[in-house]
Amino acid sequence: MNDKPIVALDFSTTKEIEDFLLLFKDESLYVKVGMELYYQHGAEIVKWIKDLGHEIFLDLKLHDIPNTVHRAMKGLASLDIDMVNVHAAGGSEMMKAAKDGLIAGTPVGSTVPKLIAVTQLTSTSEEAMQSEQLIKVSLQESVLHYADLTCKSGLDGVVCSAWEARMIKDHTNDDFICLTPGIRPAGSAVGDQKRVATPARAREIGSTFIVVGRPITQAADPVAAYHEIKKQWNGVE
Ligand SMILES: O=C(O)c1cc(=O)[nH]c(=O)n1[C@@H]1O[C@H](COP(=O)(O)O)[C@@H](O)[C@H]1O
Repeated sequence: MNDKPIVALDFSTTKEIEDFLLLFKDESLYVKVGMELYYQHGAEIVKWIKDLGHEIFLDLKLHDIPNTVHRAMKGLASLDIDMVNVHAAGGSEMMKAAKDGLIAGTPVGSTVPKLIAVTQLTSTSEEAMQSEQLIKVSLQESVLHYADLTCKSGLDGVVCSAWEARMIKDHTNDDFICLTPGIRPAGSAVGDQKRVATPARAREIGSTFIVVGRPITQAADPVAAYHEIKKQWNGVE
């Protein structure tokens, strides 16, 4: 497991990002740049955060025809990001195209970013999956199916809820990344998430990375909240 919780930088202005990262000027973070930020500030904000010394998971959840995803990934690979994702529902051919695009776009001598695929979003309940996506198996079966497809397509891991991490690792291998959002310390607001777990529970079940947004970014003291969550995630009493 990675000892740093990934902080979801779900902000829309560069001022908010600057103010937030200034609070952490003495430590290097692993942050997630998602759609909200990237669609407004693009490659420039990625480069700026990287230059501050932070690792970046670029969460754009690509889902399109293989050729388009291949070309998009080729471009994203030049941004010096550490990890990026697609939707497993895009299929095996799309996932392989994403991987090939990343490899093709990574500058010689640089490391190819890790590529993971979303199984079922942590905001999706079993009931919604069955009635809206017309998937008639259980949520666990659907997640496991997508994890299996992702592994066979040659990707590095999946996005899932903490509750599915052990089952996925047992079915694939221990090095297969299970990145788990939907993390909520005891007592914090669940919001739109449906499949949530505490940082400690996520570690016990087998998450490789946890992603935490609002419990840190909306906290009265984000630095204290980050360190408390990091302690719980690392099993430090
Ligand atoms: O790919 C993701 O990062 C992701 C997948 C998923 O299934 N669920 C999920 O919440 N996320 C992201 O993880 C973050 C969770 O934020 P909080 O709910 O505020 O902790 C958000 O930025 C989501 O976009």
